[in-house]
Amino acid sequence: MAATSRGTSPVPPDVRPRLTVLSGPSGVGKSTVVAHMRKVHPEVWLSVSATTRRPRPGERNGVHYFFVDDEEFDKLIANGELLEWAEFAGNRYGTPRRAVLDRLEAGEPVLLEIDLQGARLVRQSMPDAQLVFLAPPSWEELVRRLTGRGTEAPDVIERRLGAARVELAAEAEFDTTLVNTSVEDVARELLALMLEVSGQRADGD
Ligand SMILES: Nc1nc2c(ncn2[C@@H]2O[C@H](COP(=O)(O)OP(=O)(O)O)[C@@H](O)[C@H]2O)c(=O)[nH]1
Ligand SMILES: Nc1ncnc2c1ncn2[C@@H]1O[C@H](COP(=O)(O)OP(=O)(O)O)[C@@H](O)[C@H]1O
Repeated sequence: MAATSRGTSPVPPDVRPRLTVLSGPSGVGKSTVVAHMRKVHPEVWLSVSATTRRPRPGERNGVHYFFVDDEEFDKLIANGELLEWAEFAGNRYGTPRRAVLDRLEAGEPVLLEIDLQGARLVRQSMPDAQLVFLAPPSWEELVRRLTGRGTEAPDVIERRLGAARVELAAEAEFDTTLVNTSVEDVARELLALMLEVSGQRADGD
């Protein structure tokens, strides 16, 4: 008998969707790819991290990050509310656990955009997770992007470039590498990877 679907998940019940983690050096274009994904595929659920970093112009609380102070971040850790967290360039960042698990349990693909330390922690706690490394076309282009963004002071850029060198060396730990030459291409490939591990199929853009 043909089944009529009414509010049922598009994922077959025997396929548990896997979490996808996008990581890569600062300035490679992770936020840009995620922003593009948000615009072109608003149906894709993106985890919103908590951070102690100050908002940049245009960043909205609850959309790009949950901006919290040190005390609030301490509480999130103490209450076990973070799936993982890490300190990056002098600020703390963490993934709210409940929202991610709820989405996965509901059968939806989930994307985390987090740093290398966070990606390693997710791999430990959720070995099923798919780790995607976003690589720059070249080191020179990475320096250009990080400097050109104009959101950080020179000493912060130096710190981030130092971290980027270490992060680039970790590419082999990831399941897949996407080279960020074109934001549109990366977003499309990323979505296809996400749907693949969720038992869904990408039907083009
Ligand atoms: N471990 C971890 N890293 C995060 C989280 N949210 C963001 N990050 C990472 O923190 C780093 C700094 O992020 P941000 O200050 O927004 O700068 P940008 O990504 O370089 O523009 C990036 O590598 C992000 O991927 C999180 O919840 N956990
Ligand atoms: N494919 C691309 N080609 C050219 N510039 C890019 C590309 N992707 C991102 N950028 C630029 O590089 C800079 C850093 O990107 P951003 O998304 O902030 O990086 P990240 O989140 O990885 O630190 C931004 O100025 C952004 O506009």
